[in-house]
Amino acid sequence: MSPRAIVVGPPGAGKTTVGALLAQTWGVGFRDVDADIVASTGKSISDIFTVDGEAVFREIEERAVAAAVAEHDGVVALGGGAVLSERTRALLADHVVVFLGVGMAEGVRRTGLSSARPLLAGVNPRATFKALLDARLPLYREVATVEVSTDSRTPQEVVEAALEALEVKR
Ligand SMILES: Nc1ncnc2c1ncn2[C@@H]1O[C@H](COP(=O)(O)OP(=O)(O)O)[C@@H](O)[C@H]1O
Ligand SMILES: O=C(O)C1=C[C@@H](OP(=O)(O)O)[C@@H](O)[C@H](O)C1
Ligand SMILES: [Mg+2]
Repeated sequence: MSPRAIVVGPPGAGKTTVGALLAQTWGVGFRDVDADIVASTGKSISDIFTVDGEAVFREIEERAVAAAVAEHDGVVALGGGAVLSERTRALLADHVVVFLGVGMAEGVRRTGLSSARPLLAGVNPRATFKALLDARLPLYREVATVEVSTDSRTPQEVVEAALEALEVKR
């Protein structure tokens, strides 16, 4: 059993939104690793970051990704930083991975209204977002089967573009 697709990309790319819509389109289940972590720890993501620290979150996340990929045959959405783990990247190499891209301006706009993303909650979210993109773009591309830009697309249009890109790859 293997997920039909695993969705990666920076915060605000729409992994949770588009992942759920893609699963619905295919008529399969959807699993979001951040939601799994909240359910299994009984804590919010920002509580884990602020109380336990990012390193502890990344350890929990690595295990949660491995469990979701092993157990779920629908669509799995990862958190934006999951690809920082080399072990996770190695795991993703054997799977269909959809990388949703988003530019800095739109990414900041989409995440700006939420305090739920502790990494972007600092004083300069633009600079933080840019640093995050610079560090992670090569990692997203390393694991991606297909790359889909989301900047000027609705979630539904992103799903259609992803389906088309996956069809071309078949
Ligand atoms: N294609 C899109 N266009 C406009 N807004 C979007 C799009 N995709 C997601 N959003 C919005 O951006 C925010 C972040 O989406 P989310 O799915 O949580 O992203 P991620 O899981 O990648 O961090 C949400 O408010 C969502 O409604
Ligand atoms: O980019 C990151 O490091 C993170 C992204 C978040 O998920 P989304 O990408 O779904 O917002 C969440 O896992 C956590 O706040 C850390
Ligand atoms: Mg998400």
